[in-house]
Amino acid sequence: KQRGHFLPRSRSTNLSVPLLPPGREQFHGLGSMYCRGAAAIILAYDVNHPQSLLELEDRFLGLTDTASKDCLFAIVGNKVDLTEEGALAGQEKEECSPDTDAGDCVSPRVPKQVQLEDAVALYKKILKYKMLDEQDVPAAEQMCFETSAKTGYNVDLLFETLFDLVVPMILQQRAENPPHTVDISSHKPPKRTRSGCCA
Ligand SMILES: Nc1nc2c(ncn2[C@@H]2O[C@H](COP(=O)(O)OP(=O)(O)OP(=O)(O)O)[C@@H](O)[C@H]2O)c(=O)[nH]1
Repeated sequence: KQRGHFLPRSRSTNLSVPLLPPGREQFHGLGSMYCRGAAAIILAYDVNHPQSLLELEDRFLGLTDTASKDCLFAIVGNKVDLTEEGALAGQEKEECSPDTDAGDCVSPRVPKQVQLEDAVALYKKILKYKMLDEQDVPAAEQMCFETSAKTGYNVDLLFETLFDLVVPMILQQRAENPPHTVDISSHKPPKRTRSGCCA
């Protein structure tokens, strides 16, 4: 199983959004292939594992070199439902107790190990790495999210934010550089001459 998660390439916009997780080493080589020409990349870490944030920088950032030059980056701290802070944000079901149905319980919550400010700091490092000016790109606070894939917390917000930013960019690029295509439906076959050669 390929552990990276990718939105399907949309036929109308030719948009793909690679979601790079702290996945297994064996799939590492595929990353740069999936990032080629990407308009937006989601770098996902686990809010309960600081190492997963560090790995985004150490192992995954280099894979984004093949992305488009004005590619957007979103940094996403997932599994927030497992944290105490997630509970304050109204996340998830009660912890397990002897009276709780097994299917209804979750692991005991723990304090969040990675803070949003750490993700903001990584976002700023990425801008430096890509030699982008902070004023030319969306603010770090807009592009760093905490989500729960399990409960859906902030997942719509993440994708809606990205699409709202990316789709106008793509439309503008198309208007500036219309694709070089040939309309074959209006093509007339060449007349045949007596000798059988084309005129
Ligand atoms: N509680 C919780 N579990 C999650 C969440 N997202 C994924 N998981 C679980 O985490 C495990 C790994 O999920 P994957 O989708 O394989 O993600 P991954 O990035 O490859 O995984 P790891 O790096 O191993 O965490 C699975 O058991 C998922 O069900 C989440 O938001 N909350």
